[in-house]
Amino acid sequence: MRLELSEYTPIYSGKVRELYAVDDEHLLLVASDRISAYDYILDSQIPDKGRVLTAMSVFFFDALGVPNHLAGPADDPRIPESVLGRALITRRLDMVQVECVARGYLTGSGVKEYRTNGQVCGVPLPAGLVDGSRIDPPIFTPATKAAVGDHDENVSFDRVAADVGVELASKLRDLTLDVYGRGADIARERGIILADTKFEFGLTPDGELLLADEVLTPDSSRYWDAALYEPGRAQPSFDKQIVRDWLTGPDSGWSTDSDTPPPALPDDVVERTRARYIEAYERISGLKFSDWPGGAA
Ligand SMILES: Nc1ncnc(-c2cnn(Cc3cccc(F)c3)c2)c1Cl
Repeated sequence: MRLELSEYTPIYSGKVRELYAVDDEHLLLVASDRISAYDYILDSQIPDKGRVLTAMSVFFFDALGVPNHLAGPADDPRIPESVLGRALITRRLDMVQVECVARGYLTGSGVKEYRTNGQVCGVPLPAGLVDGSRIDPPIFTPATKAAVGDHDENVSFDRVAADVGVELASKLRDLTLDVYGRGADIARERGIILADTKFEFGLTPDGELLLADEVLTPDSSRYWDAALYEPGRAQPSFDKQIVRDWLTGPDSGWSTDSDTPPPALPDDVVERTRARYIEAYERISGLKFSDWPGGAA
């Protein structure tokens, strides 16, 4: 008999995820169906988004074989029925306070920083790069976690080394670039560009470094359709562009310079976005989403 979610102690609530204590050594990491756009959490939810992103993390944890925080299967008996398929039992770790970002393409805060001084996080890049340019080999561009509602601050490797020690900083960089590189290779073979990603790591009581949090999901990474890739402009998001285009299009009655929150999404925008998440998962994993636990009872 599964416990109810209310029987676990909530310890953190993020924009689209929650964290609960299961016992002293284990957590329940819950992914919601909430979606954010233009720094707003939208009123509309995307059915099955939480389950798809959970399935993607589990696929990559398994496929990449990196020591990680998972402490049970997707149908672990400790997972409440109400969140089955969009929650995982994990080991409770001492989280390293570094946002470990890998970039294989120049965009977002990276292209902004590059335009000011030709480098990102202290890493010099070739001249003449544009938004969307490939960065090969990929670079480690860490950030410090921002306060709620703020954007993370890009920092140099030397700053990370000063904060956590050069040995741990070097391990974080090497693991980040290795896991991103192999994940991006898997995605690229299936026509999807993983432009960049953010990992979080944690330490076990005996000092083992484990990959934690979510891994290579569209919420922690930028997913682009390789068929539409064209450096020199902002690339369309594989999963969020339908929402972004409707919100900034003529039918929403809203724009990014509105000082009101975005309106609810039409049903067809919700459904097409749900389909994009499922498509990304099925193309990358080669698995059927219908085989994943939980879903319509
Ligand atoms: N294995 C772990 N041990 C200790 N702490 C964490 C941890 C803390 N914070 N986060 C980010 C987050 C993940 C999900 C839902 C949220 F609300 C927030 C993850 C983890 Cl994953």
